[in-house]
Amino acid sequence: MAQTYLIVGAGNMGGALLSGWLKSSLVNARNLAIIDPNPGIEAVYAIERGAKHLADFDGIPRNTKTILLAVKPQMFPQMRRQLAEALGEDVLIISIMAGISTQALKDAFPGADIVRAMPNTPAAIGKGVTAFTADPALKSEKVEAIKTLLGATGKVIRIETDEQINAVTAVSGSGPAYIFNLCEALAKAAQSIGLPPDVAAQLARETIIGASALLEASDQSPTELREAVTSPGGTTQAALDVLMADDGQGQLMRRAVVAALARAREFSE
Ligand SMILES: NC(=O)C1=CN([C@@H]2O[C@H](COP(=O)(O)OP(=O)(O)OC[C@H]3O[C@@H](n4cnc5c(N)ncnc54)[C@H](O)[C@@H]3O)[C@@H](O)[C@H]2O)C=CC1
Ligand SMILES: O=C(O)[C@@H]1CCC=N1
Repeated sequence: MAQTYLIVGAGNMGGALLSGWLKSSLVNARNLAIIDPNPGIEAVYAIERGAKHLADFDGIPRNTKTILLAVKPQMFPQMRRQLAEALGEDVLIISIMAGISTQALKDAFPGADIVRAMPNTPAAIGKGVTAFTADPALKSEKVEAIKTLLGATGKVIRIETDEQINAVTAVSGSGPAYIFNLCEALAKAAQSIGLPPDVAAQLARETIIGASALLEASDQSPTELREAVTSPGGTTQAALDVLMADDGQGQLMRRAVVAALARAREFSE
């Protein structure tokens, strides 16, 4: 009998992962169970196609072997005991909750294989990047199965330490928001120098889309691509003198990721 995959919390990220699993046929909707009082659109789609929508942990099928934890980290303390009691043996827990450490997961689910992973929202269109950490002693077949599951939504990178997952969270987990904010800032700046709001928004958006697509398609590094835009003594150089100054974007980005890292660590406490 095929195993059941359980998703606890099927909102933005849980939904993106479950959608990737279904689209890549790694999981059949009939082998999926979802616990979420207010499931997102992807989960509703899966439920319409046969996934079980469970009201509580008591209904978890006995053959549940893989559990994706995708609720907000603040929810975890109040559900961990009940969930652990409802699970059988030999289960794999994949947690994408920001800041909840591998040790906290091990304490909650003794005996389970624990994977702590950090995806990002481009996962929703198969363009995510997910870093994960797992017990170094985990058998290679299990690691490959985990990579396949996480790889259904984009690229996968295995990293060594639990603490590095907090750093990943600050960089690629939260990172899409930094880029969307850059888009907002560019549009606002465009308006401030006289462009109509709709034109400003369109130019900012298409610039980010175009630059990202070029970065993906090109063999050149971001530095080389930047240099290709920058004529010596030209307009780009004038802007980069501001952005690359000591108190410019580099410094601002460092402060941003340090703040995100600190927040992730607070969740671990
Ligand atoms: N949104 C993002 O960019 C990323 C989020 N994460 C992590 O993913 C997790 C989920 O985040 P999002 O998907 O953004 O949040 P979300 O709010 O979209 O999804 C959370 C889901 O949990 C459900 N939920 C609430 N109480 C529940 C309960 N008692 N039992 C089961 N489900 C319950 C909600 O109805 C909701 O659908 C968080 O731990 C976050 O740290 C990780 C990487 C990126
Ligand atoms: O903002 C958050 O806490 C989550 C983790 C990474 C992206 N969103």
